Amino acid sequence: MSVSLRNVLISDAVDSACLELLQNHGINVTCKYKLPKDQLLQEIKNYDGLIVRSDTKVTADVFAAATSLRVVGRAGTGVDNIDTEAATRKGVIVLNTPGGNSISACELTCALISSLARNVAQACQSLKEGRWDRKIYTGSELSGKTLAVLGLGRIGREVATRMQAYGMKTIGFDPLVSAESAKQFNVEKMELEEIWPLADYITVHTPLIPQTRNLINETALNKCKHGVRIINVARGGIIDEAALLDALKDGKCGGAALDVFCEEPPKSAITLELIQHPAVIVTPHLGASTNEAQQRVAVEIAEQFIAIAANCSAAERACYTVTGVVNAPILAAAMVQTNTPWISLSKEMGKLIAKIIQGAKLGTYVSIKTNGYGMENRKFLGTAVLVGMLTGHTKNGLNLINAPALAKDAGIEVSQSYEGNNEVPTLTVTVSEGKNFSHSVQGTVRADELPYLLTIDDANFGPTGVLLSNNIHIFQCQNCTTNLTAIITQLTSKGANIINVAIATGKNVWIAVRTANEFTDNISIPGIISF
Ligand SMILES: NC(=O)C1=CN([C@@H]2O[C@H](COP(=O)(O)OP(=O)(O)OC[C@H]3O[C@@H](n4cnc5c(N)ncnc54)[C@H](O)[C@@H]3O)[C@@H](O)[C@H]2O)C=CC1
Ligand SMILES: O=C(O)C(=O)COP(=O)(O)O
Repeated sequence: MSVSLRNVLISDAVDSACLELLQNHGINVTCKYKLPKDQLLQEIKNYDGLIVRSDTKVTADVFAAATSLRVVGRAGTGVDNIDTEAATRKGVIVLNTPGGNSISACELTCALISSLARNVAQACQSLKEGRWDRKIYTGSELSGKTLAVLGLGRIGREVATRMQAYGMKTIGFDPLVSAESAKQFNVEKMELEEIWPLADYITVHTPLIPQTRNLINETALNKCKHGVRIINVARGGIIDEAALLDALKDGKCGGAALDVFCEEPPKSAITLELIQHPAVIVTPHLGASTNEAQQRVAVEIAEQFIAIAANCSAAERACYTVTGVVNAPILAAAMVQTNTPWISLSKEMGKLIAKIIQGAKLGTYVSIKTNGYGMENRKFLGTAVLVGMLTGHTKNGLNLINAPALAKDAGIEVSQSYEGNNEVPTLTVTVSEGKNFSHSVQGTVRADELPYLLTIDDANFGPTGVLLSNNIHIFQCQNCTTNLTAIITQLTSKGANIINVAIATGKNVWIAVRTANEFTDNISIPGIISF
């Protein structure tokens, strides 16, 4: 899948490597940083691509105001500043650069852990202010202490392995990482309730999602060791700032290192008090701020834009891959060449079945079945079927990204399944509405990589099937012979150049006529339905 990307706005301080790479591929780039919200809402109308870091908040009203926006790129990891649900509904792709800044975020975390242990920041400040306070800044060794890592993804595991070199015991929690795989990087996986009383240091490396908001809260802090130290280089909001401040005040928490805050730059009284607390060391969201990480994420986001830019040549696009699709798993599948004809088939089948049932009616139930060798991992074809079904029935902007959401809005219920018992790979779409009707179409992609229609309802077009192309015209009638003559006579009299006729007989007779020329005139013959 590719989209038009002619004008791109970069609204945060992304390394100039991004701008250069895009411009070298003929994409116009405008850099406007720190745009006030009302200006962004105006400005966004002029662009089909937007690139941000964490400063720009790409909220639902930005998507509502955007008339031609197709892609939002995050030159970084966390996408909590982008309303990905609003993006999906609008059919806008969200991309990020996972991994591009992991090492930098990890190294800052490790620096903060050791600074906490040895009061580096406080001692530095004291000496700069003219004091020679050796005694009050006595620290503690990291060796032999227990570090709990919450979130064992890219950054969490890098932090764990580096802190093991200091002699720390590493334990951790992540709902998606098994004990066996945690063991491979020497982290003992435990439940949170086991972790709280054991940890000397707790560092968080999860995304900010509903499940991780206030992960470290008053209840958790009360279960921790006296003097526990907390580090957050992930996202403000994962730690309850008010609870942390209280725990610091009564000594339950012995120190905290924070790179990120609930609001950035911080304004609330609680956050400001937290920042000023003598046992707290802070940095202004610097986790990804290294030359190396910024260069990497800038290049990675530009490369992904080029990989999907329809206005770049196929050869240019083929140089790069899309590695960070956040909101549209189908996009990655659609980029694989062998899937392309199947996606075309699915769209054509969706269009045809929508015509047969005269539009995607509210409450329609759609069952999509893939069958045969190689079809087990092609569940994404269901989305392409929905694009076909909804074509012409929804407002503008229908695509592979928002089709499931728009289908849901239209009351269409979708089920998908795979059956492995057929040698020929096929896709079957059945649409039913209670007892009112049930229709189905089945198709395949042949070795020529073209889509073919095999059956409509109980009528079979034979093993060859009918090539589904723009110039195929389908008719339904009760009997074949007289109707076929009437159809051919009328088509020819209206200028259609017929090259092929296929007939499938079941409860009804289905006639598929292929013309050499594009032919859009209505055919009106009593007793014959034309699709
Ligand atoms: N301060 C900074 O400048 C930077 C901050 N970050 C932040 O760090 C976060 C982590 O980044 P990566 O490691 O690259 O992400 P990742 O996606 O590789 O790892 C996140 C891990 O958190 C786990 N997780 C999800 N819910 C959890 C829960 N309830 N409890 C425990 N673990 C849970 C996931 O299963 C996953 O393994 C990002 O989401 C981003 O917000 C990333 C880069 C720079
Ligand atoms: O990549 C991330 O998740 C970060 O937090 C980095 O944010 P930044 O790009 O430095 O504003």
